Amino acid sequence: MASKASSKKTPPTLTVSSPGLPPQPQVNITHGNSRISAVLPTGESVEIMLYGATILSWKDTAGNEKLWLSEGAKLDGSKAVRGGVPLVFPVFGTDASHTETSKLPQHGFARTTRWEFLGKSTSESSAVSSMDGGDNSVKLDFGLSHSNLSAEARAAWPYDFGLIYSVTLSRDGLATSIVVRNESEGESGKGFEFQTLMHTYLRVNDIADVSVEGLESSPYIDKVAVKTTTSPAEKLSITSKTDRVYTPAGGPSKPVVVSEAGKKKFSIVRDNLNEVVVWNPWKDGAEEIGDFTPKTGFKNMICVEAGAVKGWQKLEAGETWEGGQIINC
Ligand SMILES: O=P(O)(O)OC[C@H]1O[C@H](O)[C@H](O)[C@@H](O)[C@@H]1O
Repeated sequence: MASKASSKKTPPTLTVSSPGLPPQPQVNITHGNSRISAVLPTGESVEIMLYGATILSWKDTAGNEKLWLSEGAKLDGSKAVRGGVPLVFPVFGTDASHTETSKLPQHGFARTTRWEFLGKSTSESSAVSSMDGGDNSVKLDFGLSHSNLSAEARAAWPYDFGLIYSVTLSRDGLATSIVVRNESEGESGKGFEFQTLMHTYLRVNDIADVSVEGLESSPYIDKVAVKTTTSPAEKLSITSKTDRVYTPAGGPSKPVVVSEAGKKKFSIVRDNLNEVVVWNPWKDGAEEIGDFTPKTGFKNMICVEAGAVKGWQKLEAGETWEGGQIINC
């Protein structure tokens, strides 16, 4: 607002130096066009590698890292990234009995293919957001289609598909969503089946102090004990190698909350992703994974992975499916 002109001898006071624009999120393309980073005016940041559209880092306003990334993770596009948020598509694990995906590597090709950066969009700047630091969210879109795949992956999964993966950084959280489209058309169009999952490695200080709420009294597949069972009514603590596929009884909109020493650290709400995989390789598992370093790193991570991985999502020619998660701190 402009200051009212003063009369007589009172010296003028400058109340507005320049109208200016409210601060905007900064988006940069770095590492020889292979990574995208975004920083909000308030300091929160995210970094994504085009290889796999893998989120490598997510930091809060104070610069605290929220994701666990192995020190031994390969970041040169030679291997799926060990840590951050790799994206699983079109198969979770491997499934020899599912003919369509049986030739694909573990967790499919999305995490090992270079995606295209489609661009950014920022939230509308309101009077309130400009007062407290400008636009308060930025959305980064990434695309992958049949034509981006290696000849090998194309041969192993010969379907005409399009994926749009969106990563939205806001002041209080990180949202990821995926749109899957069957791009084939008409009578010659082929339907396909897929699974997908956001393989989120959350960073914790000490797994011994971690509890997970929201998975109580829910059916799950225990991949360690190799059995299907139902969880107890209590919160989950991790005390040994854990690899479970839960279908939370409360449904996707009931938050899965990761707490440390009794304090809420992450809250995950899902949309159209009915399963939650909880994974920690523990000491022996970490020893067996070459790019998992330091080997004591299992104490500092827990994977809580939102996905659609039980059964298959089927898309006929021209059809679209969408799912996503929002992680709040
Ligand atoms: O080693 P990766 O292929 O990245 O898989 C890492 C882990 O992913 C998921 O959490 C699966 O449930 C685990 O069985 C698997 O070990």
